Amino acid sequence: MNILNVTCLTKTYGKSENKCEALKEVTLSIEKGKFTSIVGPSGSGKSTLLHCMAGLDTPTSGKVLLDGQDIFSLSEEKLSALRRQKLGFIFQSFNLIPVINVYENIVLPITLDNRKVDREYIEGIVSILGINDKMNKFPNELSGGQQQRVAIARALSNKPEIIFADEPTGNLDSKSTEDVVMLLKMCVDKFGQTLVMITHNNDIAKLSDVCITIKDGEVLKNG
Ligand SMILES: Nc1ncnc2c1ncn2[C@@H]1O[C@H](COP(=O)(O)OP(=O)(O)OP(=O)(O)O)[C@@H](O)[C@H]1O
Repeated sequence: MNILNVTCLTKTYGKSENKCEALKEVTLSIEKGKFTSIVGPSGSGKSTLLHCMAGLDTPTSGKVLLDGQDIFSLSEEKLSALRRQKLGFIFQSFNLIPVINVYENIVLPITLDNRKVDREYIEGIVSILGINDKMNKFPNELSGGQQQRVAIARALSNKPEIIFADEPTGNLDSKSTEDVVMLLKMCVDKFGQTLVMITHNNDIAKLSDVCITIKDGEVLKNG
């Protein structure tokens, strides 16, 4: 079953001689409960695609249907609520908030939405991620690998249907990379979540259920 359907997605940056067609009529689907990797050369449009699929960026034309709902037909307010409630994001730079502690960072997507924190669920995630003793620390007191685990916990805290990850292990050493990828894969297998991850790492791409290759803004291979 598809959770996300992308149709004829085009994204053009700039005008006339500065014009850059980052995405050219991309059509693809993301299967629910699967790990999809997105690979391709630098500048091929991977991040642009991910950002448009996640409603973080608006395409020039085309549609993104999440659970059958056209996300760009929503008001900005409804779209941000949908992002907070249904989607989780993990970036290469961890984007943690430095002035609040680890626990507050993790539950931020929930508290921003004025929802009640499911403490038992959060405790489960942080213990699987091995950061349960770091809850009162501040992000800058942690290593890169630990900060990325916090970012993963934050992405999972609102029980998202889809986790979008843009090169999440780009700043990590090989051991932390392996740990983080195995943890994300486990979320797919154990919690039935859908994971869409951009990676330059072929070993990671091999672990995915579906691998989409992007080149010059077009889908080269989907399978
Ligand atoms: N905000 C922007 N303004 C203008 N051009 C942009 C902008 N963002 C991206 N581009 C261009 O769009 C194209 C696709 O960029 P994108 O970041 O999606 O590629 P990518 O495959 O994710 O690259 P990388 O692997 O290096 O991160 C590139 O040619 C890039 O220069």
